[in-house]
Amino acid sequence: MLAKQRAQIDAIDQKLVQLLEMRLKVVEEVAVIKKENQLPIFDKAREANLLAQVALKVEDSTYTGAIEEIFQYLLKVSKEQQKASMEKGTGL
Ligand SMILES: O=C(O)C(=O)C[C@]1(C(=O)O)C=C[C@@H](O)C=C1
Repeated sequence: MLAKQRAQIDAIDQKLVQLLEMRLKVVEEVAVIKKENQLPIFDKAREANLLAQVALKVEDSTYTGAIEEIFQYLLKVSKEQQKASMEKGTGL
């Protein structure tokens, strides 16, 4: 009954995982640069701009709120990841 849709979800999730891994790797590069230059992890202006750009990219406005929420959570996790990677201090 749900097999087709679940197969679609699994295929999408696989792509999402790849993209999230790619994003987290870049975010860790940012953490290294921020640490070297003693910059704060949180950049309020960048986040506001990123969220505004994301909202503009959503094609079906039904999903704008949900996608914004996901990106807000992504930014939260991103900052936690940067903090953890800075504390570990392994660099790249
Ligand atoms: O662009 C930055 O300065 C980042 O640190 C990356 C990132 C993000 O995940 O997109 C994370 C934290 C900042 O508050 C803003 C953006």
